[in-house]
Amino acid sequence: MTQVPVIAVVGPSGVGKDSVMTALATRDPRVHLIRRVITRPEDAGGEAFTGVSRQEFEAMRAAGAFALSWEAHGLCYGVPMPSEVKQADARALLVNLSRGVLLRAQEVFHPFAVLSLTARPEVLAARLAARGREDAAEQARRLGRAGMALPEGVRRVITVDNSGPLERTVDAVLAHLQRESA
Ligand SMILES: Nc1ncnc2c1ncn2[C@@H]1O[C@H](COP(=O)(O)OP(=O)(O)O)[C@@H](O)[C@H]1O
Ligand SMILES: O=P(O)(O)OC[C@H]1O[C@H](OP(=O)(O)OP(=O)(O)O)[C@H](O)[C@@H]1O
Repeated sequence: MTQVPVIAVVGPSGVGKDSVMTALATRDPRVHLIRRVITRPEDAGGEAFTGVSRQEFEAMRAAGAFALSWEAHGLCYGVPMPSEVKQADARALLVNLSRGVLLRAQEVFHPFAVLSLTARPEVLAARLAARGREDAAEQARRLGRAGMALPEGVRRVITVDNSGPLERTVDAVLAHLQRESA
């Protein structure tokens, strides 16, 4: 059970989930990021995450370390239940989730909302190329998932287009958060 709202940030690869989350936490220190456990080398860049081997991941999952876990892009992802410490003085906890686990997430986290980021297809392609974290084949594969819709039944969704400047997106998200908490 969480007391601070958990906001899942979702959207296609390259849409700007990690960038928007980092920018939000920079703009508002009371917006905290939930650190994920991923079977990806920690020097891969991007978000601050805990990199583990598949064996370590399975042991953590079996030991009940994750409030939520899933597989995607050939990787395993785990999200711990935010600690009381993590929630202290926070106004929101952001976590990068797969669109495929949102129905489970809204049963695990309360309160819970979804920030669904969008961007034009050509923008996604350009950003994945510029990021350069995956090779061209993997970028193409990820672009193939871009149109995946959110599952039916997700209750609170805020949709923001991140095709434009990052700071404008951050302004729009914070305006939504203000309205939600008013
Ligand atoms: N609004 C934006 N304007 C310009 N570049 C952006 C914007 N948002 C993200 N980027 C860039 O696009 C790439 C993908 O962003 P990232 O946050 O890694 O996306 P995701 O986590 O959704 O895959 C990164 O190189 C990032 O710097
Ligand atoms: O099922 P989907 O909604 O398509 O999401 C697939 C995966 O992509 C994201 O991870 P990550 O941020 O590691 O990948 P990305 O940077 O390419 O989005 C997200 O957290 C999922 O783990």
